Amino acid sequence: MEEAGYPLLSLINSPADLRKLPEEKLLQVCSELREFIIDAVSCNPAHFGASLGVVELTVALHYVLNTPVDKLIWDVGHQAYGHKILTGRRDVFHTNRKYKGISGFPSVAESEYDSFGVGHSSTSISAALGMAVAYKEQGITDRQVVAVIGDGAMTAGQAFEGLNNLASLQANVLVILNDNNMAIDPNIGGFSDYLVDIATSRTYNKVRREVIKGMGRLNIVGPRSKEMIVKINNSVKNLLTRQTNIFEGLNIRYFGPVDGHDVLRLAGVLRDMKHIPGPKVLHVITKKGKGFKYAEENQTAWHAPSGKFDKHTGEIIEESTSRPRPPKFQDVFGHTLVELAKQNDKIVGITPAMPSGCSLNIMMEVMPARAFDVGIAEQHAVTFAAGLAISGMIPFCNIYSTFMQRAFDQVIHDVALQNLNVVMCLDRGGLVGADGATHHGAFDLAYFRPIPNLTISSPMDEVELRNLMYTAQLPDKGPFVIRYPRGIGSNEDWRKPFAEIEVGKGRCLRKGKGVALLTLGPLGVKAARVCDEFAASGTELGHYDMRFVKPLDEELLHEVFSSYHSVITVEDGVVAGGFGTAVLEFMNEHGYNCQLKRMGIPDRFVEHGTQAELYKEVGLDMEALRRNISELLK
Ligand SMILES: Cc1ncc(C[n+]2csc(CCOP(=O)(O)OP(=O)(O)O)c2C)c(N)n1
Ligand SMILES: CC(=O)[C@@H](O)[C@H](O)COP(=O)(O)O
Ligand SMILES: [Mg+2]
Repeated sequence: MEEAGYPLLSLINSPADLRKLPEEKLLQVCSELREFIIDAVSCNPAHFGASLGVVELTVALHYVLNTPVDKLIWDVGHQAYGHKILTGRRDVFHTNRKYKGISGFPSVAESEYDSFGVGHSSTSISAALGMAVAYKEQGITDRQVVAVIGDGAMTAGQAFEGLNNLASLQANVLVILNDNNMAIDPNIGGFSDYLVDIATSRTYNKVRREVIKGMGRLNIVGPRSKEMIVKINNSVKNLLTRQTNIFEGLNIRYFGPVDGHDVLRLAGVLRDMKHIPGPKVLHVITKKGKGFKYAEENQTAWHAPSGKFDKHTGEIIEESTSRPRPPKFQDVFGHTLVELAKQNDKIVGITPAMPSGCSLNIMMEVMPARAFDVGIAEQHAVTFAAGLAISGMIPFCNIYSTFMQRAFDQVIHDVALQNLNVVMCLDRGGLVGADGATHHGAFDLAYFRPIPNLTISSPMDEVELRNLMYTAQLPDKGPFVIRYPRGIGSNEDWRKPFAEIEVGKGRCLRKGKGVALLTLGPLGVKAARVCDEFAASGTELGHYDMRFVKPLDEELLHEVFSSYHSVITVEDGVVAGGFGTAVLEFMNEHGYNCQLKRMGIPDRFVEHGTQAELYKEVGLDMEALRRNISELLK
């Protein structure tokens, strides 16, 4: 990218440089920053619309606050590209989300300006409150703590828990509610409606008009009338906001709504607010995708465009492939759920704010009354599903593996303990790629395995996904986890007739001698290819697609441990406590004396990159399989 295209931005290497500029220059900074983000994301696909929407807010915040002494916490962090670019990372921004490059989210390891690590939503108010209280305890009084939270993130329970505690502690925290009336998909729910309501101030404006009209009729508008109207007006406003504004009702001062694209106004308001102690909310209205026509018009698609794009036409530049590609796992889920729901009217679908991400939008389109987007509310989604199941429905609750971490207790307490037939589809199992450490679905197999009553499965391909979904909705199946990865599978011909899979039964893909591979999930496809290679050079390996972590197919395991001297387990989850560990426990318990090699994600956080780069890094690629097999064959 040409620095020449950003004459002013290229002079800003830290917020201190920004603060030296006269205020009127902020308009140019915003315009160049927006252009820079568009240029960068057009050739390095990433999150997009959210950062464009907060360009002015970002500039105003860094202009007015004394960052990094003052603390700025971006909720989720997918909107923080402008923040990164202004805080010394402009020159490396082309490495955003790339292997060994900078992270797509704020990260304390990356910059002193990133006050708190984020990626999962709705943590900012709690973190800001913790910081403000810590400073107070330590007698530090000269520091502003600011949380920027979106209207979508505001729908989550944790955001309300933070507000509730903020109200009682009356700490010095500014919460900026960045309201663009969108999550990834349209933001829904009572709170979202409420924000629209206070942003347009229907009630307040109506009463205000009535009062002024009434005063005219009573002829009280005389000398000093202007002053009096203002006074009455203010007291009506106070009364109404106190009664109708949720934040004021909590004893948190509410300011706004203000135009989030007026950088000069924002800077002025923020400057004033610095002098107001205690908890306060500034309600800022922005447009997601602001300044890029295509993103403004189709905000969901441009939340994170699916590829590089032409910034003039908005056209996504697709990678050319010579042969048809298999579908994404998420789409197989979406279409299959509709097929099943047509056959079984008890089936409903649930997503916590990821309808297009998990493809529940397919069902929402075809049978809207039976598909629920419940907002960013994973805990609620699971207990809501439990309520549906206990009352006779069969909910398919689809949650990204990483976000399901939030609902661990609900799975135990509300679903498993009551042995309810909730089907929990965990999308994005395994390493997800560019989102990195906050988003990998690495822990699910290990964190679910100790929970009684759960069936835990992972399909090797799309056909198995369909058949597991079919099986899970059959009578008396109890809580059923089906966990699958981000991206495309291996099977173009996936729309096969449904077949029940016996719970806890794996399948033998090939018999061999010496070494057997036990795979769980999609890595089985790579393992099958490696087995073909060995077979081509005369070595027959055993390969078993185990399908279930729980219950384990003990019959098959007895057969394997009595037939091979070495066994390799392969999974795209953490080794500690996962599938391989379950097999190890089985082997020890039954006194088998085989060599066992467990391949999985190691005990450390894995960063970002392409899925291929990351699987190679952690030793879960075909090369690592070949190496381990050869070692054991010696
Ligand atoms: C716990 C959790 N659930 C889901 C997500 C996925 N997610 C990322 S951004 C987003 C929408 C956030 O909406 P909002 O806070 O309004 O930000 P905007 O994109 O509109 O700026 C969602 C659902 C997440 N990051 N964390
Ligand atoms: C910021 C966030 O949490 C989401 O936007 C996430 O990056 C979506 O991931 P997928 O691209 O896998 O749907
Ligand atoms: Mg939003």
